[in-house]
Amino acid sequence: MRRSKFKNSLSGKQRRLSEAHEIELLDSWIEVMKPDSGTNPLSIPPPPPTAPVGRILGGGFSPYAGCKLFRQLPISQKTKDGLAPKYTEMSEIQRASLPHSLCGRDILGAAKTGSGKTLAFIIPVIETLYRARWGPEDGVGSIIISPTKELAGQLFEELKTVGKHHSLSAGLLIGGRKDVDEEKQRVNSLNILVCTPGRLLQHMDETPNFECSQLQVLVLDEADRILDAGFKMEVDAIISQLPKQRQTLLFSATQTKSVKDLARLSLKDPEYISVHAESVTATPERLKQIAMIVPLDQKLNMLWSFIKANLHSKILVFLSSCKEVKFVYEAFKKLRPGIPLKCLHGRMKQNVRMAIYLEFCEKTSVLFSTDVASRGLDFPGVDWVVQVDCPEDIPAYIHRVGRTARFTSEGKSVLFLLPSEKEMFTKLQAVEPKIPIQLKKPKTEKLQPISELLSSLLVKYPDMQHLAKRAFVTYLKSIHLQRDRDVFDVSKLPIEEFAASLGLPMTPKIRFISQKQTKQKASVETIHEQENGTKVVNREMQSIDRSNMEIEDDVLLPKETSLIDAEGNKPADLSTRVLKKKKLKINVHRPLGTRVKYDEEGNVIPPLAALADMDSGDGALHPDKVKERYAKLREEMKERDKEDKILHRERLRDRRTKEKIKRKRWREGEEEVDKEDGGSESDDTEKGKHKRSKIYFDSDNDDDEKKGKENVGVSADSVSIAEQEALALKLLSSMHS
Ligand SMILES: Nc1ncnc2c1ncn2[C@@H]1O[C@H](COP(=O)(O)OP(=O)(O)OP(=O)(O)O)[C@@H](O)[C@H]1O
Repeated sequence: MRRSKFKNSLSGKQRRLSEAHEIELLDSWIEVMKPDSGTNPLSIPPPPPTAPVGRILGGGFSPYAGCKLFRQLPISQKTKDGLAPKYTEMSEIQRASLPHSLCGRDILGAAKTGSGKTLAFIIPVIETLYRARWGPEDGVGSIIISPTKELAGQLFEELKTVGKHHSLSAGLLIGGRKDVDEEKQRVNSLNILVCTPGRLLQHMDETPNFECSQLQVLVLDEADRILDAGFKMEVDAIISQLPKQRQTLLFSATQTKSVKDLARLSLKDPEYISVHAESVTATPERLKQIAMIVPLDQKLNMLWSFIKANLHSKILVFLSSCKEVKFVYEAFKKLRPGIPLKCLHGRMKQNVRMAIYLEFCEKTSVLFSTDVASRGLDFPGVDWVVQVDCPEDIPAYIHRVGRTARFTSEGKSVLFLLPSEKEMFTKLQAVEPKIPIQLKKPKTEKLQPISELLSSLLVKYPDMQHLAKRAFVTYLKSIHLQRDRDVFDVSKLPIEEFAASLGLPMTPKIRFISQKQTKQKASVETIHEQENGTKVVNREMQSIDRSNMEIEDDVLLPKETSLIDAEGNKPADLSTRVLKKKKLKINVHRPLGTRVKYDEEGNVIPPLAALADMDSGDGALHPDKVKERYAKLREEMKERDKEDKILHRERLRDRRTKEKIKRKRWREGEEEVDKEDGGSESDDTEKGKHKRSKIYFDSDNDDDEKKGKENVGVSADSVSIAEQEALALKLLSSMHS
């Protein structure tokens, strides 16, 4: 079976990309021939006569530093055959890194987007295992980790192409695939794993006998992303299960130089190869980049007009959240711009994601996407990258625009910036090496407004209204959560206009914005109160109420209005009210059994209120009082602990004594039965009855002494039985009567 699948993969050389998304694990076997007879895989050919021997961009020496063509490299004929005819001449990063990586050195490779970093790690992976004569029985020899499933799929395809003449096996392990159990059975015999961190860890945790103790090469593509906080837990867990003796290759267009990151990977004398460090620009040279200031409420109009003006271009549009992607895709699809539309985001099913990725590779269309498509993906022939929402930082910008102008092709990108995000433009211009981006004025006369069309869509399709609301909220939330406060400030956004631009009849409620504004203004108010007096405070308070009422009407603030009387008398201090809300919040989560205390007015007193330093006026906790309180609590706990222990010991002793007596009585009962064994059958039954009753009643006579106990016990039992029988008879007769 494996053979036939393998034959399929051979013919897969001519297979179209669209078929490739049906990557089944069995298809993933790269198994072609045994190594050529007469070829010693361990021998490295001598360097070509033209190649100067010496040092290249990294620190180490390599005799192959001057090679320009793949065929000049000391690699197997099988790999050369896999590379030809598509790849003949090496790119800069390949020329600079391959001589080192083929010598087994650790590499930290940095080169612009689309410059051919994939081959720079795929070739050494294949060659290392080939030279070591790696076979199925040797297990996992190399792991290539990618941050996204699509990128892992793409790397896997490239690996299949270059390694198709080798007898190595490889598997694609990504989340969202249903055949985990099948994977578990096969993963141990795979030589190369291309995977996402989550799925790899899943196998490490769940697959019996899965081990990577023989690992030779570890590759992190988009290394800075994989090493950042988002994957920290998974990556640390993975690394802890890998042998330290291995080659590690890290590649990215925005490489990490963080010592901390590198220490996590235990790199050994890594070669830092940054081929474009001396370059004038940080982005591809054939990429034209512009930025435009577009108000939030005009973004969709601008995007629509842009698409309408570029109906023959392949366009990749970046938005910040899945919900936005969904809404814009659904709305634009209904408005029919005259070009096929697609969408890609992390909430889609894996097979759909892969199909869309492959379709966009093939067809001229518009793809609306989140940052899931921002790194590594090699869509051929993208004409435009449109960043409707501002990227979170400069590396994110570089990777997004890098989806166009790949390798030797050209491309254009446009970035929409809100007036409040202009700082991002300054930052982009300030980086070294430069990002040649120009600020251009949008041609407003060509703008096609679609807000009204969207409004009628929302009326016609009620589901769309929900989508629009979610898009609205998630966009604002994404801005609210951004780390770079110089660029992103949710309070500067024209929220009502934005809601209207999505076609929403009313501005949805946004709790987190209201709370943020309350907090900000509350602090302003306190300052004014101290510096300027009561009247200023009142005016400020009224303005808070109005501004927040405009945003939403159900959160906290309407209550504030009622606190300001008609004459404008000073209301209760806002900070006190905020504190009251906090108090309530604390009590909601209090542990069961905690006593709630109230003050004279019926307000809940927080548990630590008694410890507050009232003299200072700020309600801060008094450290000495807190210490004292905790010391007292500890003492109390110790006391209770002692009492509990004594009680527990007593109970245990009681139970043991009872059990002992029970056992003893049981033994005695048995002995009696043995003695009386010679009697008639009827007697026996009677005695048996007696014995059972005895055991039952005896348990109450715990304090009886040895001999006397026996007699007393028997007589007591006899009386009890007689009494019981009398009682039963009485009961029966009363029932009959
Ligand atoms: N030596 C080469 N000759 C011709 N084409 C090449 C060569 N190396 C790579 N390519 C092509 O260049 C394109 C970009 O390569 P690749 O995806 O490896 O870039 P990258 O540097 O990894 O980009 P990114 O930083 O976006 O991940 C691919 O289509 C690949 O086939």
